[in-house]
Amino acid sequence: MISTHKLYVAYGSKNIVKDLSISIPSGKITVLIGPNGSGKSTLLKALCRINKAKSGEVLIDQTPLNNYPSRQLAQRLCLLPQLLHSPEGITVRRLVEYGRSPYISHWGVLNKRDRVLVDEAMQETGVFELAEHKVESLSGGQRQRAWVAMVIAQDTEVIMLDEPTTYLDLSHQVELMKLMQTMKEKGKTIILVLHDLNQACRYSDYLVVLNQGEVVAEGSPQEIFSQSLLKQVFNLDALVVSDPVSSTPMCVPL
Ligand SMILES: Nc1ncnc2c1ncn2[C@@H]1O[C@H](COP(=O)(O)OP(=O)(O)OP(=O)(O)O)[C@@H](O)[C@H]1O
Repeated sequence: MISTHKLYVAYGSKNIVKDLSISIPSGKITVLIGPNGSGKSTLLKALCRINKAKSGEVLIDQTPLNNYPSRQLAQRLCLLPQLLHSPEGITVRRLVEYGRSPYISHWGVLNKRDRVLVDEAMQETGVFELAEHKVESLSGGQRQRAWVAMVIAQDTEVIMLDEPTTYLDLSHQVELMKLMQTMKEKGKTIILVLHDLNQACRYSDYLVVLNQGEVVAEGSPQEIFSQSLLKQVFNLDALVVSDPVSSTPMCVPL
């Protein structure tokens, strides 16, 4: 289980994440929501040690993140950040193969299992047909799915994706969220940043609402998602109704 204890993360002298103590439920989908600049990406990066804690700590199974050697950490969790740059000329297959690098001793030497996982990841994300295409030749949505395939191929217990649906059309957004549900059924812990509040409510088991670097609410969408929360956090006047398909809370701006 991944958790934080009185975590502070700062850029320079400015505290971005403040006094944050949360426990992310294992084997579930947790979604971080909050206004622009509320610290969601900063927190995700702290959960995988890209950002260092100023004080407090991040723990995996009660062990401080700092105690894990990098390679071991990369076998347990991975993050797909918002901004992605692939090396020029790289094919989709090669990109997805990078996901296996924490497991192989010499880069480039993949065993049979590595190759199976790479093929499966490309199939699950719908980019198998594009395997030999160059990443830079793909559309934004195809590229995004190729990166997600790399993350799936890494086969970690914890998968973190920062705004993964941004470049995807609605049908591919739904497919990606269903893929996350499949990953959950395989026992993975999923942590996502999403801006679409209705998607967040529909697919999350656990919601964490951030505002100005602090947690203002956490729990299941049914427990915490309300008209007053939307007003308080997003300054949004909206009705909260029941999603006619999933019966989860759904926000309808006024
Ligand atoms: N590398 C950086 N150096 C300095 N300040 C940063 C850096 N990255 C982010 N910030 C600042 O930290 C604050 C939180 O940013 P962060 O990206 O974590 O927010 P967010 O909730 O993910 O926002 P968004 O929804 O817009 O993606 C913002 O004020 C941002 O300007």
